[in-house]
Amino acid sequence: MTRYVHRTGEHGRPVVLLHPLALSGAVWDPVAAYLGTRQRVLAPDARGHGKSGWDGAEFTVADMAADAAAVIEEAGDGPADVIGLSMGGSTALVLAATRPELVHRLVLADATACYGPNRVAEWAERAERAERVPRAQQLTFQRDRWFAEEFRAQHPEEVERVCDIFLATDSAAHAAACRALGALDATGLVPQVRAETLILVGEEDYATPPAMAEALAAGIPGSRLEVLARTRHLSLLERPDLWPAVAAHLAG
Ligand SMILES: O=C(O)CC1=CCC(=O)O1
Repeated sequence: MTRYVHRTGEHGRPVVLLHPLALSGAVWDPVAAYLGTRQRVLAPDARGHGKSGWDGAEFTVADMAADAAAVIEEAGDGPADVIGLSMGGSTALVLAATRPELVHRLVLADATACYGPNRVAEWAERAERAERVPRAQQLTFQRDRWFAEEFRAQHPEEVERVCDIFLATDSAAHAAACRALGALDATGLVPQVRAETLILVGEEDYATPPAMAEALAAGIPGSRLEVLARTRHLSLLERPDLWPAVAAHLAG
């Protein structure tokens, strides 16, 4: 299977950026442009997403974590910093817990170890809709989950950029990723994370609400949690003012 990695920057410790459901590594472009002045940024497309290949077989979050581990190993520079947003955050969590030697500093944004007791049925329904409903008709649902109302009004060009990535995503891969999230229960892995971890969550995030971030913070030794006012689900895109603090966490 081919793996596509968006690359920015040439110097410094690698930082791997793991993207949310039904998007691609391209969603990180503004963040990569910022971090790329300091570090070598690697933003892989998950299986079947963006320009990465996929054999059509079911996959798990652990498989995506193994793919991210391969990106770090191929970079050949020792442990990398890892930033995961939403699905990418769940993937980063599993990676950090199971391959601690590969992860230097960790940022988990709008992420969870487990989507709760009804997760299998809920995500099976999301998977079914991902494949059945034309992508353009899924946009309002996704856009409102991703971005706070104020951000949507003030930054329509950024909202459109992310929506375009969603529209281009393969529906079968989107559905398979939904089932992977439904199957995820990494609760038992949380205390195994050893990397210094910054946890971010939007106060208005109803896809992975603050209680999920609080559970991560309670379980990851020494982690730091920030709950972000007037922010919804794609916090690291909604809040460029956070990027210096993220860079400082990675540099610390
Ligand atoms: O529910 C959504 O669409 C938001 C989301 C959940 C996992 C992810 O990556 O995005």
